[in-house]
Amino acid sequence: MTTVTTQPNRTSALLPVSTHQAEVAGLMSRTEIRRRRLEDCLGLALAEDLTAPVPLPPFDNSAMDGYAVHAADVASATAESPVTLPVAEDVPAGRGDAPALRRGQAHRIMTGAPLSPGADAVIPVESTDGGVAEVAVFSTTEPGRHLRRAGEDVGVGDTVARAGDRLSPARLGVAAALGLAELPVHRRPRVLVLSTGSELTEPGDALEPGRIYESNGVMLAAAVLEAGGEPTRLRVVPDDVGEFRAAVEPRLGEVDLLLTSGGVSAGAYEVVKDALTDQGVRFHKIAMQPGMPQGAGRYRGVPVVTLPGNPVSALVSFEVFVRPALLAAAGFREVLRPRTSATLEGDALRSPAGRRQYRRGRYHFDTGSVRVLGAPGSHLLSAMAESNCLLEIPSETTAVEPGTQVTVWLLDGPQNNAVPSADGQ
Ligand SMILES: Nc1nc2c(c(=O)[nH]1)N[C@H]1C(S)=C(S)[C@@H](COP(=O)(O)OP(=O)(O)OC[C@H]3O[C@@H](n4cnc5c(N)ncnc54)[C@H](O)[C@@H]3O)O[C@H]1N2
Ligand code: MOO
Repeated sequence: MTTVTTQPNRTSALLPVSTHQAEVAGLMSRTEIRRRRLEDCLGLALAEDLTAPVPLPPFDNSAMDGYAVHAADVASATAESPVTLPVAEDVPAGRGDAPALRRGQAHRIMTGAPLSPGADAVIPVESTDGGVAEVAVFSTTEPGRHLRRAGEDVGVGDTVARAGDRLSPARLGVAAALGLAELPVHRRPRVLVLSTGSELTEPGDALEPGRIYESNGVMLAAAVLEAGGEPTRLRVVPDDVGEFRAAVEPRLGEVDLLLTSGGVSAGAYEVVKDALTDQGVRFHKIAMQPGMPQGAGRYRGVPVVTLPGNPVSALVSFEVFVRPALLAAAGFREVLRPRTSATLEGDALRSPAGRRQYRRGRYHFDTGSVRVLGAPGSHLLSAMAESNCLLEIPSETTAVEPGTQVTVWLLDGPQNNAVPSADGQ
């Protein structure tokens, strides 16, 4: 086993969170732009502003199944004394050659069909006898009623989406409605996700004494995917520098980022630190809890971020350092989680002096309050799994009392608010 042990540096000061954030943010550059078919664009960042080549709707059309009329021709219509008009044309959706509507006539028209020239209103079929040769109209109307005007949704040249917007189902729908088959998007940054630790066993395999199941790999790969990246998970690497290098080096040419977890603190078998120190990666202690030991840099020219192994530390560090950098590299304009101020419920919080603390919690969208879930320990992953937010406690704050305001990062929307709070509400 080739393990080099880095001596702990007892005197090093803790670096501010913002310093490491800037270091990680500066590692990756924006991926290149490609044109991709709409069906392959969901969740990607649009690379250029999208302006409309045509109006939407493209032409005046009917909003209802019924009859196109001149409103003035049915001005006296009532249920008791209907106005009867000859039906001169049938205009289903898709018919583009309907002649002009003459005064005193009606055209039977369907929803979405082009409005016959001259018509100024549509009477819904429910306000008529539904006649085919002639139609009895039971109610009056006014010009413009039940019509959809060309361009009232989008005008030619309007900007319908901006560079850096996430392509949602609705944005893809707009692009398709404008007749676009492809969009310019940024490629997902490719991220190699590697967990280290001789104690780790792949889920599904039998667990031997002293060993635990590997959870960071699948968790971080999922987080990468959610942050616009394309993850590839390597099998766990034991605490052996030779094995680490052998696993990583053949893959470096394929990726935009190497993301490791574990092996970066102060012990005797810190494989990531041992393999990458003096190889372009710098290791620091950050003024943060959890997530104190961190590393970042370039190995053989490839950006590397090394997260601590404790699962909560790994995921919180991902949120604080990696997610914004990855979203920026993937081309997104918005890279930060939504933040808000919430009223702390439950017990007072204690936070270490000189370290920014991130606690896990549940934000209640209806009341604007937040309750902490779980203790600070960075092995307490199930509380994080129940959480929908992080509470950010500034480094100079050592206590937060219930009823006072605290900053929260929203990790999830109210639609996933189904987990009950501690008091059963
Ligand atoms: N003497 C010191 N000890 C520790 C320090 C320190 O400053 N001085 N820092 C502590 C802090 S804070 C953290 S966080 C951890 C980080 O340690 P490493 O990044 O070196 O991670 P490991 O030692 O490899 O693992 C820590 C912990 O997490 C478990 N782990 C690791 N990888 C996974 C995985 N993929 N799936 C599930 N669990 C994993 C591992 O078994 C350990 O229990 O160091 C403290 N120690
Ligand atoms: O910083 Mo460690 O991440 O507290 O557990």
